[in-house]
Amino acid sequence: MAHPADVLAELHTLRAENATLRARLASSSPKAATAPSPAHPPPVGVPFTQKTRLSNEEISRFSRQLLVPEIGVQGQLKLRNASVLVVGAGGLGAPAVMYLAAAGIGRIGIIDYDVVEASNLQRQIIHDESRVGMLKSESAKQTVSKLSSLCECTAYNILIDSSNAMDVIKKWDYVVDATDNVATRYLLNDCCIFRNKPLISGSALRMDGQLTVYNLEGGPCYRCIFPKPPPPETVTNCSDGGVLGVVPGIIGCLQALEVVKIVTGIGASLSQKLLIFDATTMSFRTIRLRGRTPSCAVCGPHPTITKPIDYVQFCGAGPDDKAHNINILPPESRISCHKYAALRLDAFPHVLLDVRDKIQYDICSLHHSLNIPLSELPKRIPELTAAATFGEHHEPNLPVFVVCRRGNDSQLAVKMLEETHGFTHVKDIVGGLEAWARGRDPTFPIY
Ligand SMILES: Nc1ncnc2c1ncn2[C@@H]1O[C@H](COP(=O)(O)OP(=O)(O)OP(=O)(O)O)[C@@H](O)[C@H]1O
Ligand SMILES: [Zn+2]
Repeated sequence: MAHPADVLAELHTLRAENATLRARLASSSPKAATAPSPAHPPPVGVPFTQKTRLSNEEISRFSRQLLVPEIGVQGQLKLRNASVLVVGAGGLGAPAVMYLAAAGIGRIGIIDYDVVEASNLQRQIIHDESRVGMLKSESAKQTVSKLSSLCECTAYNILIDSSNAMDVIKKWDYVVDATDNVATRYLLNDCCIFRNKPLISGSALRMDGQLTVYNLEGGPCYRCIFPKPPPPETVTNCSDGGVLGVVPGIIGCLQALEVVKIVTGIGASLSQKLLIFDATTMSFRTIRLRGRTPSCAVCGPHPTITKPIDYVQFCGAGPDDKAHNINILPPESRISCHKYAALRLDAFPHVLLDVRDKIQYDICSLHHSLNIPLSELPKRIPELTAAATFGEHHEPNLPVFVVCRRGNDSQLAVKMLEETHGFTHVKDIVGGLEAWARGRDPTFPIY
């Protein structure tokens, strides 16, 4: 560890260097912060708006960054002339967009099809309470406009898919994947290969985050690493698994940092490397990924996929599946929340089985319910049998009503109880506790 006096001395030296740099900046002619004149005229197709000098406003605004030796005037001009498309204005996209705009990226595109919800605000800090209900793309654009009038921001209120991705992506230099679903990850990957754009890809769940860069410096693409999508039922999203807000905040910031580094050519990128962040131990690890796979269907020498495909079919799930409801039971095995509420009012004898995980059950539950999570149900059947057996009977004789958060797991539970465990009087409550909160009891919380 350095002695405090050494640290102080070093601090003085750094301050002196800093002052010299500032003096140099201030004494240079106001328009002196220019790039050397290019040896050749700009190639055809480079937008006329490409800047070769910084304005006084830009010099003042980005002074702390201009003083960083790795950035300097040249780096700042590169940022100014770069365009970045951020897909998703959620947990990752929110900080990524804000830091990119703050850093001086000249043009930013923001894509999101969703609206701001109260449950987003714990991490999606580009939005605020006054924006609940507003389009996320529009809300994000408004925040960028307030943050920096120097940034030209385009909001796309679209669900990016095979029909529009190629057109949108071609207008941007870099693409940031800040989405939360596998179908969009494959879509962005493939289109970034077809359009030859680097893809800065992040993800976060619970206390963990990951970051990598695809299609850069000869590194692999997402399909090289994951040629096949995972089974949809093994994919957990934030609305089911939860996420600690700061975690996507950190990964989104790192995505912005990675863009800044790539644009300005600083250091080594995360191409062919995966950064893994574990907030519980506060550890960052970087592992090496395999290189380009020669047999890769999109980036290999003999691609079998040369244009966007049907990613929902390929992945078995789409980008907007959070509201997706299954319907696997006949009507007689289901009951509406209104009919069930009437039975409760009549004190009808029954068992209410809540099959959510304990962590969700602890948030809120209906009175007199029995909590057995769906995953534990097969081994905890005796508990349910005991609860449903009333009086002299030796077999369950009380009807069982099954509830969960949205009415999907409850259907699976009813099917399992009927088909595998011989229950005959069992029904699922349609739409689960969300339907209960919306239709029966507005005081019941929705999470
Ligand atoms: N194909 C797509 N097109 C446009 N926006 C997308 C697409 N796929 C995902 N998104 C957006 O990416 C964002 C991802 O954000 P995040 O992971 O924080 O999840 P969320 O959907 O906002 O939150 P929650 O899962 O808690 O409801 C969302 O705003 C979502 O609308
Ligand atoms: Zn590949």
